[in-house]
Amino acid sequence: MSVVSAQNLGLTFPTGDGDIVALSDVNLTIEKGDFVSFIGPSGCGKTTFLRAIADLEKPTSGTLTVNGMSAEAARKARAYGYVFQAAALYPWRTIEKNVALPLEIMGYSASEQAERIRSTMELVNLAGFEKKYPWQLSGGMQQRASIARALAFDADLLLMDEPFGALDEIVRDHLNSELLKLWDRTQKTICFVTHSIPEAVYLSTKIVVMSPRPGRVTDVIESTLPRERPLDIRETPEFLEIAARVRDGLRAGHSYDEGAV
Ligand SMILES: Nc1ncnc2c1ncn2[C@@H]1O[C@H](COP(=O)(O)OP(=O)(O)OP(=O)(O)O)[C@@H](O)[C@H]1O
Repeated sequence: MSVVSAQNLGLTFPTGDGDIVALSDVNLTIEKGDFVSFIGPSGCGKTTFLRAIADLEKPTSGTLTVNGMSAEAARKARAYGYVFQAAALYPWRTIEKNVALPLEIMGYSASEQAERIRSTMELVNLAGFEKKYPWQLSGGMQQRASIARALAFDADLLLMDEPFGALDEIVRDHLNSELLKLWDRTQKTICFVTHSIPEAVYLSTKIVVMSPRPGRVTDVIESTLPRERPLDIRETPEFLEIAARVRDGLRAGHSYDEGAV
């Protein structure tokens, strides 16, 4: 059973200035354990697709299933954890209280909460920072805390919307390799939005290249890189070849706009 299956998926936003077609005829299958990156220029519908999986937006045409059920049923079954662009931690809660929030909402007992906080904080290498407040942590650590919060209730699917976009390159490199290790250890399925070609190629088993107006999938690249990926894999011919194919896909999407004012 696929984790995500989209067939002829379309999503249109009605606005005062007319309809905005955010997604058009999207066909995509995501299997268990895949690490899928979505890459494409601003406005091509990456976030909208993630939000549709999360049942935060309703598709206007086609079909979408998550874990074999409707996105709504999957949301109610707590199928996914969601990591936003900004860490979105509550400043008045300590890190452990932020991580505990979904567990509180779901009614976990105090002892279960404590155990899950301990294991997820360890998973994202934040053990020892439980009692700190978000403002006492660096941007990279805050983003790790928001990943811990998304992992706390152990959903099999992790939706990540450009989680490292605001971080400098060194921190981002570090978090990228940590995320790969976490993915390997937990066997989760990850959907990851990014603007960065190297990030997409480094992380993914599958790269979905999208283009705007309307948001379409222009290429789906199955990575040939091994699961184990040291950072210097980015210098290898195989890596550069995949990156070139992503770039070609992005260029092809852009030429679609040529002539448009
Ligand atoms: N709630 C909304 N109402 C109207 N239009 C919307 C809404 N949400 C998104 N859009 C439009 O839908 C299109 C796709 O937006 P989306 O945020 O999915 O793009 P994106 O690829 O994630 O962009 P970015 O890389 O800038 O985050 C854009 O044209 C956007 O303006």
